[in-house]
Amino acid sequence: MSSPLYLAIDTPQLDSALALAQKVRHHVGGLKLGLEFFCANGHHGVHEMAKIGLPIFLDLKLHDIPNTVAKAVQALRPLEPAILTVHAAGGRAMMEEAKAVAGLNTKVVAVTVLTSLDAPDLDDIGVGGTPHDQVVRLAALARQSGLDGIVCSGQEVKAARKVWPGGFFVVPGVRPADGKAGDQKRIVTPAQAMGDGASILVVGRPISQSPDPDLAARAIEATL
Ligand SMILES: O=c1ccn([C@@H]2O[C@H](COP(=O)(O)O)[C@@H](O)[C@H]2O)c(=O)[nH]1
Repeated sequence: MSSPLYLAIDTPQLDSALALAQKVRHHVGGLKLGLEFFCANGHHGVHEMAKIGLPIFLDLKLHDIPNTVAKAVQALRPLEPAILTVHAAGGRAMMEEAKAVAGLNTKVVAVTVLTSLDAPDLDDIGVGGTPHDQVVRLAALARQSGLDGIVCSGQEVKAARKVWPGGFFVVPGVRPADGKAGDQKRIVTPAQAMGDGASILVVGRPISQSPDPDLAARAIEATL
């Protein structure tokens, strides 16, 4: 069975991204490419990373009017990503249209509440209630919109899985027990996230900034 651990590759440099992926490829289940990588390297960069032979997760967090997002998803179709993200806050029609035009082998998942936000941050942007309540609300909306799953923190994944038992749950904001949170505010350990129902874990800096990324990936895997 493939590892649930996906490595977040957050660099605009293709050569560094390839070198990092080569180091850890035997101990991760997939590669997550974000906006920074995609803006710098586009389709060519994704093709190069795909040559490593691991599933590609395109984390572009699309969020716009339905027509614009649908056209963007169509433009990404030739890349055949295993997973693609949109923002649940884009609403039902946007999510429905994104799913309708995505390739059959692409899971479209909705970002609910970024793991870098806490309750006061939600209050600042006019969202009342807790991250937990907002995640559960948006999980239900993503499900009704026909998506495959959501992105949420490990602090909410148990509750989200309860309302969507068959959903695909992507959990970033994961830190080993002694890991630095950095800009992440809702963190849990890899073992807790998996125990509470995550389908896959997204880990970036605890691996990419380690002096030995492969060792760091293996150490995380060993805790699962
Ligand atoms: O809510 C979210 C959604 C996406 N991310 C992405 O995951 C990684 C996490 O990187 P770390 O270095 O392990 O913090 C990063 O690419 C984010 O864009 C997230 O953190 N939270």
